[in-house]
Amino acid sequence: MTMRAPSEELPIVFDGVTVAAGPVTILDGISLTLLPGSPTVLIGPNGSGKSTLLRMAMGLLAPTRGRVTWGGRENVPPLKRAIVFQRPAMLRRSAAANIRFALRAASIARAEHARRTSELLELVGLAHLADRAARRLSGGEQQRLALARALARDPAVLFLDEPTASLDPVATKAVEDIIRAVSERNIKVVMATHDLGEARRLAGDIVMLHRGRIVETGASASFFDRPQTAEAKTFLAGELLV
Ligand SMILES: Nc1ncnc2c1ncn2[C@@H]1O[C@H](COP(=O)(O)OP(=O)(O)OP(=O)(O)O)[C@@H](O)[C@H]1O
Repeated sequence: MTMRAPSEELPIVFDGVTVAAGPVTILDGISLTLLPGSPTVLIGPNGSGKSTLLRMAMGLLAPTRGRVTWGGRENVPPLKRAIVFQRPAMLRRSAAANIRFALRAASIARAEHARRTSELLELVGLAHLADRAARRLSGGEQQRLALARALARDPAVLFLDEPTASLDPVATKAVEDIIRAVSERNIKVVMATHDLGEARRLAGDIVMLHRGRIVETGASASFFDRPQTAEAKTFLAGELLV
């Protein structure tokens, strides 16, 4: 994986975006700009709309009202964006073959596959498990393989939905280290978590959601030290935000 030049995918701009499913409003009037730079972390209680926002930013879901643009354009196909879901599905083949599949899907020239596969396995610390059946890997290893697969297309933006939700501290640290390495290579990371410790460790800026609305945004340091809204103060105090 090489250092990326500034991308045409960014900024990603949400302009008055509402998403409704029948009578249920899932996102409500979201205006947000995702800029190049350090990771943007979406936080908020369960059901606040984090996953839905990530899917829209990836381009998997269209707004009911408002619009989303990538580098000033609408309907940009997600060739340079990638997403890792909370419980990624592994193909029934080896770790290396899972990556080769992703390289093929991204139309990477066949001559590149062997080199890219080793590079990606190395990056996520799975080189020694290249031939292991992916479904036999531990939860943490599977999550790292999912990251490698997502990186196969050399994305400019990487969306992560609760990437460490069911992992222990050692596995969590391994995933967080990869996220830092990815971010240092100028890939924009946008991730959802409800782990405040993780948000504090990784975020350059925070977007806090509650009931489908943005309640507060800001640089990570000021958000954690001086939250402005009652909702953010409650959430940071570890009290239940309902
Ligand atoms: N297709 C749908 N139809 C109806 N309701 C939906 C649909 N998709 C999502 N929702 C609801 O929208 C709300 C936001 O969901 P979303 O998954 O985006 O939240 P989240 O913040 O990622 O939550 P979690 O932390 O639990 O993953 C939830 O109440 C969810 O049940």
